Amino acid sequence: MNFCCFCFKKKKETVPDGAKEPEVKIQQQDEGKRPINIKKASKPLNGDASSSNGTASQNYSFLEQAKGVGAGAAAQVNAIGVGAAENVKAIGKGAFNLLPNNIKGYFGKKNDRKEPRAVKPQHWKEEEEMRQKRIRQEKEEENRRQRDLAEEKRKQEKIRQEKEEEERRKRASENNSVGDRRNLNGGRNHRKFVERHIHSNKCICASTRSRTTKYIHASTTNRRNKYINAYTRNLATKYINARTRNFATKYIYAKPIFISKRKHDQLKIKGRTAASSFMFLMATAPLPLHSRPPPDPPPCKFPPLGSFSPIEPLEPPDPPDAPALLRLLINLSSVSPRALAQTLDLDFPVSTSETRSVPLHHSDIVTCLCTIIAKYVVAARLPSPETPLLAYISLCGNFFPTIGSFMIVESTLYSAIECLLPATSYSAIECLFPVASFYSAIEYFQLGCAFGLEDCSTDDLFSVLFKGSASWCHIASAIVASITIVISALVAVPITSTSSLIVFFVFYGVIPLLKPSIVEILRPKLLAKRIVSMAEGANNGTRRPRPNLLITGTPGTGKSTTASALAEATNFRYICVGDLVKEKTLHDGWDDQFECHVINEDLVCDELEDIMEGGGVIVDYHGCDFFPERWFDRVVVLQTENSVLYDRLTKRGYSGTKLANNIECEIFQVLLEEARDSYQEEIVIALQSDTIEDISDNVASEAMLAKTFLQRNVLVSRCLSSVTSSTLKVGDVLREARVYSSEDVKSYAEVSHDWNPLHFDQELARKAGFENRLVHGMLVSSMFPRIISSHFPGAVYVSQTLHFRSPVYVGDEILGLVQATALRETKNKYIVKFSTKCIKNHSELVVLDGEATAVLPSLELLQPSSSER
Ligand SMILES: Nc1ncnc2c1ncn2[C@@H]1O[C@H](COP(=O)(O)OP(=O)(O)O)[C@@H](O)[C@H]1O
Repeated sequence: MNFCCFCFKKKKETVPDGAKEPEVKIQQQDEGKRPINIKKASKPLNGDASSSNGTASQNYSFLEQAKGVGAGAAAQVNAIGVGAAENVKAIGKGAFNLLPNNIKGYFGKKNDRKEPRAVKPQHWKEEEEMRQKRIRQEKEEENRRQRDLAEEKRKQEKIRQEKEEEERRKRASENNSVGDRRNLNGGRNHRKFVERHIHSNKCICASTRSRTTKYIHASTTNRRNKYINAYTRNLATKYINARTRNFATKYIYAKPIFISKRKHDQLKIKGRTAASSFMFLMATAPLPLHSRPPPDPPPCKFPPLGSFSPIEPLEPPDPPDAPALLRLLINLSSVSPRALAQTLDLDFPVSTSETRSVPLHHSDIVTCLCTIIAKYVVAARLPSPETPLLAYISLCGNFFPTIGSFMIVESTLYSAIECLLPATSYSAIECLFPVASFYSAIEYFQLGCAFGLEDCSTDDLFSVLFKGSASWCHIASAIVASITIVISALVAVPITSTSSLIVFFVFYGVIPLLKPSIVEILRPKLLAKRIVSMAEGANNGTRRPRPNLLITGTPGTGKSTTASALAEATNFRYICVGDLVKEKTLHDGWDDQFECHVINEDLVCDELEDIMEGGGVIVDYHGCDFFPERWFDRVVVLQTENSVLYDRLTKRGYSGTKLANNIECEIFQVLLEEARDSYQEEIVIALQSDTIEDISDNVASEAMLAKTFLQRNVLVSRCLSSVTSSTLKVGDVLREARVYSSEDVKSYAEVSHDWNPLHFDQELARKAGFENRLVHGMLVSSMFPRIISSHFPGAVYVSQTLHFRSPVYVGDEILGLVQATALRETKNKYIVKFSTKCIKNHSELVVLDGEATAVLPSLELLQPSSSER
């Protein structure tokens, strides 16, 4: 409307005086919408003009005055005489368009096109500009509308897709057959693989709340990424893997958040880096980001006691910020004086709920904590997982504060936790420490059982208490562990025997140091067994008469073929986990996408536990990270050249993603890396399996089995010397080393009359394909009866089988190993079977092996002198 008014104003100024009549008409028309008015007005005028030409002269008299005429004016003119038209000097384009065709023709010829523009009245120009502007605006408006529409469509499409995805996930979890499997083919399972790169933030963040996510994998090679942050609050997550090869990465956080102790132990957390500038690795259980106190926890250079940190401390740890910790504890202790009131029998001033605001005296706590922290610092300097238990205890054990002060400190911590619980409303934590039982002095020791054996770990509690600060959590858990250990050592359990040691370890706080597997937590007897073997100085699994082997590798590398052949050659038991899963239904259904069963790892472990204990088992599976580490003495990773593997898998009917995943898995050596991550590197070996010869080489030489067995034997034999027990048991290893000289060879030849030139003529030996003169094989094998008889004088050698696997040259040092594999008592005598082996020059090369049987008059070991060993 404003626009029309503006036009009207301009017209009034420019139309000549004599044109009063049309001016009025224009005014009337402009009051309405202009185009409609024009049409309405033109109809009757048309009629008038066509009915009478006589009006032309009147129009002429008007027009001859006009030098220029606007469109409005022209619109009124329907007929005009030629004479009249001649007098019109110029006509605007708008007016021209409105003229009848015959008149238009005239103007077209007569008028120079440029001329009318030059004389176009000002308001026409402006009107034209306005019109153009309006058109432009309309166009822009239209474009904007289109854009908005498209944007809206996109948004709706996205929402729809998200909804679909959500529904699909829901369906999947309901089905229970999807989204609940581990990475069967070794490649990445993308549904459970949550990865988000935020390059601009120099950070990788991978997190999930989805119940179907089992793996979080956050890795980088990008130099810009300085932080890796991988966390979960999902009980279904079994694996967090945060790693980098990037030298710029300084922080890795890999953590479960508020996960119960049980789940916590099941969860595999790895944070690895190749960065030399690496400063901070946290793989533990702190709070989510939003609950963290500012500032972030300070970089922590040392792995805490019982931590999940896979790295060894590079340098001795810095002392923790003891004064700050003390301040915090003191503040917290005043929150819940009730707990301290329960310790009234101790010589310690406390406030009650009535005198809550009265400050407490904390000098005892301070003294006590300072000492404990000092002990903790010393203990933390020891390599983390291998911290000798007894050494740790003795470190704390020479600390003699009053028991009362210990209890006060512990009460302080727990009461602080208890007071904070309602605010946190985490049900898993809330149910752990019933307040009533907490205050009872008798229950106090039951509370001790909570260390590691309840469903929620103290780490979780400390996470709440210290708001996710890793450093504080570690310090606090170390303090509580120290307190518990020392209290127990002083008052609770006198350690007089192995069994009381077990009770002590299991129930009083050393659990975090043992890092028990979930199976061990659920079955404390297993843990107890392990503790016994540790206490006796033996290594895990060394009590097994025969080794267990794991054959792993990408599908198609020849695991089944190799493992079954090896089992045949060694008389070991062959277990194909894939078949076992199907046979015993140890799975959670079928995964359509990956066309395989969703393996239930817990069920598989339970099924195998007892079998593995006996030893002599070869397990075949295309994964290795969920088996307990102690099960295996040897882990063989088979590898195959990519093109060969491609052919084998295509023959097997693999295609598309499945094929690509497996090939990729082989290219990136995923299984080898997984094996190295999960087991001691010394027991992991990669073997090529491209050809039939490779298989027979691997099997025939029994390299895998022999090497492992011997390595273990050496270990055990070392342990043996440190054991005070002098009775032979199955699994014990006796050994002897000897260098065979030319004199030895000559002496043997003289006695045996075996003068084969291969033992004396170097040239001939070389021509026959040997490196040097050979030592008689039977001379080497005589080590076995010697070892046995030197430990058991009067032993009767009953049988001996021998396999000469590799030549022994003059000058070689040979280590003979004899391990008891079976033991039977008859008529006050003992029939003992031994596994016998010789290895060469401190390598793992087996030169000779076999089995021996001897009848021993007694099992009492005569310890040979050190020179004999
Ligand atoms: N070293 C090898 N040389 C030639 N063929 C092999 C070799 N290893 C395995 N194969 C063949 O490849 C196929 C897959 O072997 P298999 O033992 O079933 O692998 P996996 O158990 O690792 O899936 C079989 O047909 C087997 O005969």
